[in-house]
Amino acid sequence: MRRSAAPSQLQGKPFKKPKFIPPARSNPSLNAEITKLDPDMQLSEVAADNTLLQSQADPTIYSLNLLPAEDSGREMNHGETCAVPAFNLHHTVHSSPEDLTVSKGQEVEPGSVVKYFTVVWCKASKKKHKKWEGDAVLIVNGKSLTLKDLEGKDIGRGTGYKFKELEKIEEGHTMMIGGKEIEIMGSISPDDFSSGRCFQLGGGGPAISSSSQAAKKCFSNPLKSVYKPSSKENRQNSFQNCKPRHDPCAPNSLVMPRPDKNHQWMFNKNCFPVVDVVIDPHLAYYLRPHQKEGIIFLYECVMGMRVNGRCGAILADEMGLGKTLQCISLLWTLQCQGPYGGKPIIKKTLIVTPGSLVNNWRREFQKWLGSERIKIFTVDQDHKVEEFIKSPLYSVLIISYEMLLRSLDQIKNIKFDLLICDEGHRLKNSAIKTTTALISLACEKRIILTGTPVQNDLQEFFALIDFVNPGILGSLSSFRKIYEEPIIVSRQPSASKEEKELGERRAAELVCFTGLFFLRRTQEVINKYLPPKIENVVFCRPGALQLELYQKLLNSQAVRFCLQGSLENSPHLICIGALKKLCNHPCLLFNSIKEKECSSTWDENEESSLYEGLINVFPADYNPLMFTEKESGKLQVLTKLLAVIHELRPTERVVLVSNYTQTLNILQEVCKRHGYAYTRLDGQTPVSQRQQIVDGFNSKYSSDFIFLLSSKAGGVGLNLIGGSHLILYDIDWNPATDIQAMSRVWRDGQKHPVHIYRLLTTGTIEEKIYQRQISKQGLSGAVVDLAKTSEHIQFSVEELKNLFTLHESSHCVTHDLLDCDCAGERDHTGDSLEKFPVSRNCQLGPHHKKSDSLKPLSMSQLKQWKHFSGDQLNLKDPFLDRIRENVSFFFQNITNQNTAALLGKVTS
Ligand SMILES: Nc1ncnc2c1ncn2[C@@H]1O[C@H](COP(=O)(O)OP(=O)(O)OP(=O)(O)O)[C@@H](O)[C@H]1O
Ligand SMILES: [Mg+2]
Repeated sequence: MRRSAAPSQLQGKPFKKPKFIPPARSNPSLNAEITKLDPDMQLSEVAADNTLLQSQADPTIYSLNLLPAEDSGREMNHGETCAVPAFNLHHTVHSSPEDLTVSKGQEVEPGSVVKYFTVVWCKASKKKHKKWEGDAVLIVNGKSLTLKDLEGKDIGRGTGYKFKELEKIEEGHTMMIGGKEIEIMGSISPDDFSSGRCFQLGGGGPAISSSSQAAKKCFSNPLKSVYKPSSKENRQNSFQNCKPRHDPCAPNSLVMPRPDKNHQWMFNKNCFPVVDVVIDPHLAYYLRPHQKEGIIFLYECVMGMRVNGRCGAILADEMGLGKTLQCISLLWTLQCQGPYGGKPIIKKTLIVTPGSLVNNWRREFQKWLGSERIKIFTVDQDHKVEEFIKSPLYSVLIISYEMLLRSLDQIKNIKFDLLICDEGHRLKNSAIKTTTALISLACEKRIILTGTPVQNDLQEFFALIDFVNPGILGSLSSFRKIYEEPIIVSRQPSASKEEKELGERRAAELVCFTGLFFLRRTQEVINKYLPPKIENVVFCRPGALQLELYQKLLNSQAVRFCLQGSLENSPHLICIGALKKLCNHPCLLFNSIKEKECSSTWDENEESSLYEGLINVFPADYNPLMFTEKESGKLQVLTKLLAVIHELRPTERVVLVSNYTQTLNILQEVCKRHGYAYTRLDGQTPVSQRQQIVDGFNSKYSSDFIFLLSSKAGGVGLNLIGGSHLILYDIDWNPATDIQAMSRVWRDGQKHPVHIYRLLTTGTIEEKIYQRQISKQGLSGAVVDLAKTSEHIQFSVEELKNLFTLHESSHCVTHDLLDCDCAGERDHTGDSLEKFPVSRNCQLGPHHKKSDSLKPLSMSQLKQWKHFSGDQLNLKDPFLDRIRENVSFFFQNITNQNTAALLGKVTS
């Protein structure tokens, strides 16, 4: 029987032995292109070249920060480099506990032989000349056969075969399985099966199945915008000017890697001399080492030097590492230089960013390049895209995601050579308009910048990868079967050893491959440039009115209804909202009750059963506008804290964060009452004014003492280094929101030691939310994501019972849960935090060692923080000492060991 037309084998030679072809290179169009360029050059050689490329470069550049789950006993020794595992030709193994063999439901027969084969299949028929319908993978396990298509789906099963028959299986052998006829094409190593590589052998695979335009045309020339065929004369002229723009031999010069022979052969068709691309020394002078590495990484990615013909990258450095400067350096370099004849690589760049950061980008351009070198255009109400189109002056267009949607038609008509999507984790949802709009742009050099972990959800991770390098991971359905499902199954407590190993291998493969164009570094790389950070969790005693109202709320009909068990139509979110308001200040609850009383739906409203009788707890003449600080434990602590900062550090400033506008109103009123100059940024602040407000606060001439910030409205990406004290007045379910806010002040450029205060009301729901943030339960959900709110959280009745319990007698419920031997009675100082592993919820599993400081810390880490009760006398920290009267418990941690010497200054 002859093989006629299995889809994945229509182009290129049919293979006998499977070869490792990473997803990007297994693409028929790539294969065709290479064949066209050099008939003698085989795809496998190109793949080998790419592997080489990978190992040549600086290993640290490949580090992906995909960290182990806390409970994982195993650590794969990935180290810094992540070389693609060598192809293993051993294809027959005896099953043993180590074998990575079967899918769920298949029993491994002791001592039996497990083999894997590539096959072609068609429906069983008596026709002499078969028309093969597709490629598949055959698993022979004992007497059982399983057939999987290249998307990983089971398409046939059979049992009861004779051992003798199965032993004879070899290339060319045909057999029947589950109503399908198959022909064996070759064998596969267990290694190739367990890593998932065998599924990438061409069919149904990358690029072909992706819907995007760019995916269909995946083998692109990263230099094509530059290489217009020139006349001989022009070329000769160019040859004469072929000098590096900056001296590559000057001390501290940063020179980009030269393209290798393969790259030159493919992209330097005009045979221009290869010229060093050198980062402008003006910029190189300021660059931190990790930024230099980052620029080289980005350069290699967009030049197609890492994965042939792919020009996308994701720079996922933690917040504050200077992703903006790295991009500006890249853009400025590519706009002026190139490796072939020195010709520039790009002409126009599009930067898409959240509205509040449009002007931040402008400022950063100005800060690093001044106003003369490069002309940038920012789109706002008064400056439309038309202006950019008409003027030849501008090479960079900066626009918000919202404006992009409105001006999409015009933007599509502009030829951009580089696209940068800042805070690009929003593109993780490929169905939203913003993503489809950006996908529709023809630009192939795409960079996503994000400081938020994106590996926690593999489908979202897939969407981001697919955006920058369309089709590189195949179709979503095959990705799910081959990577996501085994990886998730392997993380379940019930997973078998085989499932665990299979999941780990697939994750390793994915990390390894995506590491070619995904880079994440952690805060630690800039710690040494930053002052110390003193983080405090402050447990504030609730006021008497708060306690009475809290008890009453917990005894309400609405709360009791929530605890009855039926969570459908349960008003638990309303109950949680009311308790959170009460923790911030009773007057907020008072306002809600009054508002509801006035509404026409008061009687039928669930809130009426929650608020019943509450108003009587307030004094008869209660006026929310005349609220007092004493009524709220946290507000009392806050006012004392502001006073002590003002007194002891008169030149320093405070960023005061809440997620609620109404709470910010109260805090603003406190500022007024105490005569503190303040400025405010929340959801209502017009985008055009935001940068001005930020700049004003950061300026050394600013008279503002306090920056009132709604973190949800505009915290992402902001630099608020004018402030060195940050107070989180309320807690969010989502740790990412709080971490984003905290990262605003402890960043490059900060001159003072940074003090962070997280205020929590002792024994209340705020403590529970905090525990949820730091406990495993909090980590296992998809909460580490800015888009997730409490509406996305599923609660069990047990959890609700816990949430709706007040612990009046405890100094700190969180400490009670830590199982700590100090019993909260003494100044307990644990070992250095850095010694303890950080818990992770990355779906990719235990493959990387570096910690990720953006993740909320775990309970066990918290235990290592210094902690003490508020009753303790003589606190060394003068700020804490002043507030301790209203505080039942403190946790404190000081980060940045290398600058801890300054601590004397901090606490003296
Ligand atoms: N090499 C450097 N030297 C001095 N300051 C720097 C350097 N690199 C960056 N900065 C400054 O550090 C601050 C943070 O940089 P940037 O806003 O680019 O961070 P980011 O990585 O984008 O963080 P986020 O994820 O929060 O947006 C900026 O004020 C920037 O100008
Ligand atoms: Mg940024």
